[in-house]
Amino acid sequence: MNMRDLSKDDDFLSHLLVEKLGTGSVPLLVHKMDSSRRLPKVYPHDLMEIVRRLVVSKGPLQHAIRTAVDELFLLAPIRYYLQNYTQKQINAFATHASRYFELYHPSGSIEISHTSRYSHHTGKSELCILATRNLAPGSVITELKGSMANLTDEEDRELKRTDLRNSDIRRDFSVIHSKSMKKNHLFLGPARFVNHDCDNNCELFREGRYITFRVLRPISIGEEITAHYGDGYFGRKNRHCLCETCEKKGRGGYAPDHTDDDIPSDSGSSDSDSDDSDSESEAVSSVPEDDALKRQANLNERRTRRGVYAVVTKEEDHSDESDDEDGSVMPLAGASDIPSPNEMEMADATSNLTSLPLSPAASNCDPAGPSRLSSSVSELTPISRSTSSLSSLSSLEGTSSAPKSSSYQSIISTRRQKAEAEAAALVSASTTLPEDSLFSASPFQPLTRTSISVTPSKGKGKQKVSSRASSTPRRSDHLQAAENGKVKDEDPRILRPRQSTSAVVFESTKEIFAKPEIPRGPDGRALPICATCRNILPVISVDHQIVWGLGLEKESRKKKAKQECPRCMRHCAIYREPWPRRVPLPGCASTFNTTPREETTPAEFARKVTHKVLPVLDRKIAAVASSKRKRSSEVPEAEEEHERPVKKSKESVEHAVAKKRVPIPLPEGQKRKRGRPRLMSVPVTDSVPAPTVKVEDNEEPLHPSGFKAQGRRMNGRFERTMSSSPQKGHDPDSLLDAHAGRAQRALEREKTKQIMERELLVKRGLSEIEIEQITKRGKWDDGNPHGKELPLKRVFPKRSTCFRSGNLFSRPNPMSFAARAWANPLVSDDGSSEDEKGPDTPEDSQSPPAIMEVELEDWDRGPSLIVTAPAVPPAYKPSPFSFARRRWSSLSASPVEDSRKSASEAKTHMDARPPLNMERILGNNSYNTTSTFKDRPSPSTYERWNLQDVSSSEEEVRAHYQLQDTRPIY
Ligand SMILES: C[S@@+](CC[C@H](N)C(=O)[O-])C[C@H]1O[C@@H](n2cnc3c(N)ncnc32)[C@H](O)[C@@H]1O
Repeated sequence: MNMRDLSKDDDFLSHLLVEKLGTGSVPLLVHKMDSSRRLPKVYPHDLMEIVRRLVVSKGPLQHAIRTAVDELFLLAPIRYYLQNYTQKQINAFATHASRYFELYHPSGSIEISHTSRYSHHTGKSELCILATRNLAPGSVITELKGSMANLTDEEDRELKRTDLRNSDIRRDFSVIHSKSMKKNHLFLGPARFVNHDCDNNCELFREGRYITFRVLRPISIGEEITAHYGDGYFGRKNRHCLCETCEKKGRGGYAPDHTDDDIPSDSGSSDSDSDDSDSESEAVSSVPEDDALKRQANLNERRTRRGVYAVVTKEEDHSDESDDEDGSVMPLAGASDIPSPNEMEMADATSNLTSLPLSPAASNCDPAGPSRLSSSVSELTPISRSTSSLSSLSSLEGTSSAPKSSSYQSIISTRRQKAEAEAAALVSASTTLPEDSLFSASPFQPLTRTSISVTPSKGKGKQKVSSRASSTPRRSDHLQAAENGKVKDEDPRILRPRQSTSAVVFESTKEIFAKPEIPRGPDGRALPICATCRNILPVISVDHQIVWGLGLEKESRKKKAKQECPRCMRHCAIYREPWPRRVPLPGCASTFNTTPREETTPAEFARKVTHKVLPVLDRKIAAVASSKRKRSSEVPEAEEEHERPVKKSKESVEHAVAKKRVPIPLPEGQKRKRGRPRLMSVPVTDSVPAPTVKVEDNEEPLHPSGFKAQGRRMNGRFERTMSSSPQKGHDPDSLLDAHAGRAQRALEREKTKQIMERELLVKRGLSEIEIEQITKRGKWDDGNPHGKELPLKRVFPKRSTCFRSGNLFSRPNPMSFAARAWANPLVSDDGSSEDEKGPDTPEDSQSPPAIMEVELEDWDRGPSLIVTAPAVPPAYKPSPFSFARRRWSSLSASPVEDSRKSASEAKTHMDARPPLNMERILGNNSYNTTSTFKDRPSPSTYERWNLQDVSSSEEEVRAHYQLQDTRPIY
């Protein structure tokens, strides 16, 4: 893997996991990538979802990060990107990704944000690292990791060439230079976004396998993490440095006598300039001043040299010999190519740093949540830089206090004016630049906004003082200046104002928030501030194009009051908590609600989403989706059912109970965290709309008094109820209405049966009178005031189930057979209506309709076994033997048994065929004892089908993601 690939990976990841995590169209962090690199498009939403799941995951940090990486690898564009990668390269990519993900974990203490400090030179908003909690000296910012990759000689040369030729390409690299080897190393990972400050608050050091950072002096929330690149990094004596310290002290790029002329063209050769970076003497000797002076820069192209970040001595530098995960990336795993303190102004990495205790300051004072910062103040002693830093800090404090605020004017603006319109009226704007002009004219001018940050007014003691030496101007400066009758001067850069808050000073922060001082521009107009962090809203530009923040002053007051800065927007989108909080306050329920990877049920929110769970989750999602589809397709049917009587099913009962339970209302805008919505049992008021219930509402229950009063027969079936007896004066109409659907169906069935019977009798050659006589017997005309035809009783065979027992084929006693058959009209003791009105028994529901839904055209399929014999008893009473013979002969009218049967009888036999729709379900199996239960899918078969469905959906998911291909190996 070459330098470009490595850098490309890192850029891609920072692009994905830093810039892309924007909100809507707002480019939260604008770090322009090399446009020549074509990278697959990843949807920010997908990334955001992964990060959000990471944020809420309850498991150990490493597990959460691994899950996030796994999920990242499931994204199609990422798979596409990695398609030609070897497993090693994939692993390296995963390692890089994990470093970026780690930043978002609630236990983290930093965030990557944008800075426009250098924008007036570069035309771009660069990135920086900000503290999200107060950091105590000695703390190790464990998540701020970096690694180094070796460069081949050719790559090194190429880097130098591109450094000279193409600033865009060069910009994509951050390198650490080995002084002795005169060789660059690629610096990768989030650590590369640490900017330089001459009074740095952190130092680079090695901890185990990684380069990381240790806090040198107290850092407040929102303050930028800075390191020291070297004394000669930005030219001799860093005279082109644009850090805040230089700004405050009026030196470096802010020196009154500073001219653009002596700005080196961004250190054409990284190493030549970097050679001077260790110590001033070395720097002077290694970088001839003349050389630097000779490099005249186009102002717009001028860049401070990027990336030459540290210099490694020969003794220390074994990086080329060391191995790393992928053979080319060296994550400094025990690497010794970290510069020594004396050469690199870096701490001597000691192994005991890895087991440093938690920073008390960090752990006890941060509203952002639990910290995993390591800290040890005692470990500060060996840090050469720290001593100087701290000493310089105290001197700095003396010089950078309030009265100095007047010297805290941007010299850069003067330089800009010199470069662009020296003679223009804007010259005076170096101190009082009218706001309007700042947002017009040159592409740089709109970047101008007063930079004022908030500092707690009290309660910080020393910390307050020391934090004043941090890299950005603070609001207290502004306030003090205001007290002195001066408003802080305009700074034609977008300085990212910081807010210093902590748990300790949270109250005071609230106080500040309670009575906010509205920062004003030189023209007296209020500058737009972030509704959350109260910092002045930045103006973000990419390639000299303002992409965010313009015209906010002109917004309505209401809108302005709600406007957040991009950083706070992103923070809220990720954590669902106002910046800088990453976890809910103790005692407060989190309003966080992760969005699942796909649509899932609320219950699934409650579960921890791990990479192991994902396939299961997917399967469930698929199952839910398919059942939803099914349900939606069944809607018309359900509506149809409205007309039918519906049994009070368990489900509907549950539904009725659920009706009485309403979700606890949440405050507006809040979302319940996870899991099922909590329900409370409260009486449903009229105002609460009752959930739509299928049919029960206006339907009389089948047995309002329940089944208790209803007797049972020996066989377990229900006795006829009194209420159901029409003889007792009950209006059958009302009964029929009450059970309209069911009774209707029964009537229809019986009617069909009668018609068929009639046809049968006609075909048998009976006269109309005979038929009439026969059918009359079947009529339930006694005591029926409406003369309605009530269902005929099925008499023979009593139930279709008897076929299963084999009784039919065992040829019973003809006498008893005939007696049973004839008994119908005569022995109808229990009233034929009972079956229709009584409760459904399982038997009932299982019984196929006797004679119904027979479609004549279906007859041509040939006869099949009779399921139900004609319910109409014979009009005459033949001898039991002949009757039985006739019956048996008709029953045996299968093609096998009786080929002599007449076609008409065969048609009758077809009556017993299952309805067509049933056939469709069963395939064209006749509904007979042999085929039905052989071919009909058993419940277990259905289960199998379902399982197959599920597994196929899982397969689909697997196929979709090609899971096995690009899994990182940890
Ligand atoms: C290692 S990178 C730091 C991250 C960088 N801001 C980015 O967005 O990639 C070093 C680059 O940051 C900028 N930079 C950092 N500190 C600076 C300083 N004190 N003065 C001028 N430029 C600085 C320069 O452009 C430099 O090349």
